[in-house]
Amino acid sequence: ISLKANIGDYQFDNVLLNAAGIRCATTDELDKILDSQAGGCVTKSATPEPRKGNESPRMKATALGCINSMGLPNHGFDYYLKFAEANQNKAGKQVILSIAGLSVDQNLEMLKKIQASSFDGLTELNLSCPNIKGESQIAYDFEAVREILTDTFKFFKKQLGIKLPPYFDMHQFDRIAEVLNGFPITYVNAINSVGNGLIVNPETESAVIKPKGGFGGIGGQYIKPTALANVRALRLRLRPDISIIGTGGIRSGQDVFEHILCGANLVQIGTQFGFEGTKIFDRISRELKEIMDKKGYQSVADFRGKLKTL
Ligand SMILES: C=Cc1c(C(=O)O)[nH]c(=O)[nH]c1=O
Repeated sequence: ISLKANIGDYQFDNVLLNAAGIRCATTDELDKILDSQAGGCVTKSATPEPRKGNESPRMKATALGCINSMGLPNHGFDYYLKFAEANQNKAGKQVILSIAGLSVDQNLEMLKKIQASSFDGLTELNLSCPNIKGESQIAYDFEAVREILTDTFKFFKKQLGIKLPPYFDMHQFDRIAEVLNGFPITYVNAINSVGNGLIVNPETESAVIKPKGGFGGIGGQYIKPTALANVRALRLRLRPDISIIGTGGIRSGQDVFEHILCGANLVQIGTQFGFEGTKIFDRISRELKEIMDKKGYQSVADFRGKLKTL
């Protein structure tokens, strides 16, 4: 039974990856992921300069997942580009370089540096960070997405993925797919955390994180139905050559199976990876293989996108 998959010309020995932002901000953390059963690693989304991020407490775990308003703490773009250049072309293990500029110019500046660099792997353009004070998630402004991709593909010739926020309306699925189908993107990653949720502690009668009055991105079990719907809706609308990474609510082999059934080529694990560390990749690989064995599937291609309807 094989858990191998590919995105464009990039081979992954395993469909499982970490999600950007979780235990992936330092080279030590990234090396640990590459040394695990994961099919590769994604770097913490980078800004041009290092950032401290929002004030703590800025992340809180709950029984069903987590809330975060990290505020893009990271070591700066050059740190992650250096790591990506040094760790690319490991057979079957891909480094995905994630960027999240605070403005169009910052994104274009980083993409220009990637284009000029020796990094020839996948870049993930994060248009969905919900936690920058005063900023909204770019990908909720469809014309802004069209503009940034028009500017990008005037010079960017390498392979680009787009990290999307969750959408909640059929016309939004239609609109974002119509925009993305106009560009030579390699994949979309659906979804980022569900933005601006609020977790309350009834004992202390207080929010549980400090930034933005307690509003933050929600991850974990709370968001799997929304993640699956976004993977499915985009699969049904995007050009067949655009791959999909499914992210959101993955805790088990069954959750991975569901994401792939909805159309995911690869999956990323955030919240639960944060709780369990890299041993999660062994556990979930085992669970997924058990499910595939029981159902008589040899490879993930046997059931990818084959969700039935009633
Ligand atoms: C890139 C910033 C993000 C952050 C963050 O650094 O606050 N949290 C998320 O849940 N998603 C993001 O995309």
